[in-house]
Amino acid sequence: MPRYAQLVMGPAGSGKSTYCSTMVQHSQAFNRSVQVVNLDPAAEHFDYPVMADIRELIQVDDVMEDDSLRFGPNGGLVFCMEYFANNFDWLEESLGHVEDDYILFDCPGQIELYTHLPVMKQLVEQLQQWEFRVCGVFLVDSQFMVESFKFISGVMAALSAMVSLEIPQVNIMTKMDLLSPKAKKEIEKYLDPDMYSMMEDNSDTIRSTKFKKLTKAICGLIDDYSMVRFLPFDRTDEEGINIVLQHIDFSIQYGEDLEFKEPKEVDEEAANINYDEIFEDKVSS
Ligand SMILES: Nc1nc2c(ncn2[C@@H]2O[C@H](COP(=O)(O)OP(=O)(O)OP(=O)(O)O)[C@@H](O)[C@H]2O)c(=O)[nH]1
Ligand SMILES: [Mg+2]
Repeated sequence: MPRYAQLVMGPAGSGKSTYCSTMVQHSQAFNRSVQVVNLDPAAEHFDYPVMADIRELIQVDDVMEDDSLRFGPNGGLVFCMEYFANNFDWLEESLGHVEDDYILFDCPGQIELYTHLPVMKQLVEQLQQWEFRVCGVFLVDSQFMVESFKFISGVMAALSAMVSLEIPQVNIMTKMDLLSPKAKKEIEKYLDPDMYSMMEDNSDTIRSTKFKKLTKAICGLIDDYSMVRFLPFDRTDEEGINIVLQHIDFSIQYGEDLEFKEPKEVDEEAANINYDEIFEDKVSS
């Protein structure tokens, strides 16, 4: 039986940890078990229960305080992730082996992890060996995407993760609830990949016509090959969260091999007594 995983990636502050806790709450409401592993060795705040925490293995602060290493925060994080890649047995032990389990991996926000460092690819290969079907979930903050040249940089980041990891990937624009109605309307065109080549940048910030041409050419290329598409994510919109989850589940075929579970047996006698009491109350009042 396969196991299922989402690798939750994206730039710093894009909403990865919030996405994980939103998904846990959403799944609980549907009686579905989703667990989270924190893979950020510098994490300080997250409000979901963790099944495993990389900080038990290694912490950025310890690496930075080490006199022989002398790393800053970014180098320290890369060191921690390489140490993690050399110690996957820690993860194996922490995950155990439960069939059908569904795990979200809350990754760190250093973009170089998804563009050229090998750690995430090694993690994916390891998870696949443990029979996980893995979907990459790449988050980008919608507030940084309202202008076309910023959008292109988000597209490129998502694309490089997609190309380097070679797994199905769902790209998400987070924090949609923070957008003004005008910005929301503006961003709608970025949610439809067929529209990329039609994009015109009206902002005054770009004066260079060459730059505008380049932006348009890249948009056209992405459009022609339908390579990158974004789904909106508003943590307050249950319907929208469900759509995102359906896309991810579909990409890893979650549910296809699930065994039918008998519904919980109802204690009929207890249920009848309750109905009788309610009925009597209604009649006497
Ligand atoms: N309004 C709103 N705020 C959000 C949303 N998602 C995240 N935030 C806020 O954005 C900030 C960063 O969110 P995190 O979930 O910590 O982002 P992250 O990607 O895990 O950050 P790093 O782990 O530091 O890379 C927090 O203050 C969140 O409350 C959202 O959908 N809506
Ligand atoms: Mg985080």
